[in-house]
Amino acid sequence: MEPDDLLSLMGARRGHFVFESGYHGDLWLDLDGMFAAPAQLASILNDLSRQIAAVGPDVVCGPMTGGALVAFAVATKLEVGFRWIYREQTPSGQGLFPYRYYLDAAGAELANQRVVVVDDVINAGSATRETLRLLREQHAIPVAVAALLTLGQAPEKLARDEGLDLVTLANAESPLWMPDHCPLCAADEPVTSA
Ligand SMILES: O=P(O)(O)OC[C@H]1O[C@H](OP(=O)(O)OP(=O)(O)O)[C@H](O)[C@@H]1O
Repeated sequence: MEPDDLLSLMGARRGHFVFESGYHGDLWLDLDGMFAAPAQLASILNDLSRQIAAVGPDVVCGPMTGGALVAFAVATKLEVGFRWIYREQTPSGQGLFPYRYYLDAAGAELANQRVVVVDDVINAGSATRETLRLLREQHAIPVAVAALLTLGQAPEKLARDEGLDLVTLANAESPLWMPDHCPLCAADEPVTSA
């Protein structure tokens, strides 16, 4: 699939954005809008499921919200187990990575199970990295990370560093800047409302 087709499905907009992670960037995706019209996702969910099937997972696990929705669809298609993770804001609620992640209380067995981490989009990789950490705590065997779309080079690096396969339908450029190094701030570009 062409990245532009996927970006269009995801309601992509360019501007000057401040993400919840604290990073700045120039690409905004309306992922909630994408999930509002599930029928248009059938074909890409089938494509992703087919590629994930090749890795042979026992369980797929995704971070709430969007990642878990895609993971659930894939698990349904492949008839494998499903887990999800959720996050809570840490007390400061500011700066980079102000979230703590938790595994759901119940679900498919994880110990010694081959698990694919599934997300809708992987950007900086924070949600994926934390999902992998929680899975390993439960003695799961992560075998791949997967997403409908990956942004920039960070997802590939994360998969390589973790020794995992990366399964994705498309990759698009989306720079992430620390606030102090944001060229759009330097150019006095006002922040675009999300
Ligand atoms: O690779 P990362 O930098 O972690 O970014 C990717 C994550 O961001 C999005 O979730 P979001 O934080 O928007 O939460 P939501 O799905 O609840 O909207 C997306 O669904 C991924 O889970």
